[in-house]
Amino acid sequence: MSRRFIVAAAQMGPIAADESRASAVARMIALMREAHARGARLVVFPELALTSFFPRWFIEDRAELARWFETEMPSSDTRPLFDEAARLGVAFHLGYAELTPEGRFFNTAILVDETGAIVGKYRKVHLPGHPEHEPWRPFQHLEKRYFEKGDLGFPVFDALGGKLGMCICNDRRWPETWRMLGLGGAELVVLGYNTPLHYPPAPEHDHLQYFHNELSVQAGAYQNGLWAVAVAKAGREEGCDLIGGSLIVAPTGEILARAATLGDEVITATIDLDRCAEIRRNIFDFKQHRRPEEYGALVAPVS
Ligand SMILES: C[C@@H](NC(N)=O)C(=O)O
Repeated sequence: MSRRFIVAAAQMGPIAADESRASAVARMIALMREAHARGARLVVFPELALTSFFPRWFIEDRAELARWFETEMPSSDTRPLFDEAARLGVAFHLGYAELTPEGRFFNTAILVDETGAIVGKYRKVHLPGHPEHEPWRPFQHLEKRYFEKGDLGFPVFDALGGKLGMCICNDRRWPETWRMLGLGGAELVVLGYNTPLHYPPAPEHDHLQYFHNELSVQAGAYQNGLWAVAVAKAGREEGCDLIGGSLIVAPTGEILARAATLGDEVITATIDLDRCAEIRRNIFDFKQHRRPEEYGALVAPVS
């Protein structure tokens, strides 16, 4: 199987609080069809792609909170997306809020292969925001309250003739995420994000949101010699502006495609997994040049 193929980032515009899962899935199917028509073998959707970004609201009632979560995947609402992927023969990545049978809440992403089978799962490790209601903020970011830290590590999966890894939104800002995936052999990392343009604790950095997004993804790709596809849920969602700027990045750190709108938009690029070697056999040849014996502080608990 050729390791050269087209990938698509399927950016999504805002999802209203009262928009149904079925409606979001219908939008995703339209994006998937467009990606397929452009030759894509893999379609990457955003973080929490089925609903509005609910951590912006303080929700006290557990039953009310649970409404935002999926208890099964696929469900009757998401089954049409899996069926369409299998019909078209495209793989996809999807982020959603997961409520397990044991009553645990995670911010989760899955990788679904060309037959519609779930072949990989990741649960977000770096949960941003705050655990308590902070009424001074114009909107909340309560991921630390609503989600448990992911318990699956940073797994890498065999898919599309290569090694695929996943992370979710805030994870992309952490070099440790990319290095763990790189050490696991990932050749392509896919991720979704919901990033508010306004960061209430440091508003002086608001104008840097797009820069920090690109900086993080480009650095992660380059420093580990892998491809990256990063996909936004964008636009003004329930009065909160989310950045767009979905992008596809080469192992050299170069941006090959970038979204131009804040709405539903497909961008594509041809990637070749064999190109990871350009970096991995040279400047970032881990075996030859990495010095883990000097990195003890990286895994020491923060004092
Ligand atoms: C603010 C945070 N959002 C997220 N959904 O993890 C980020 O972009 O890092």
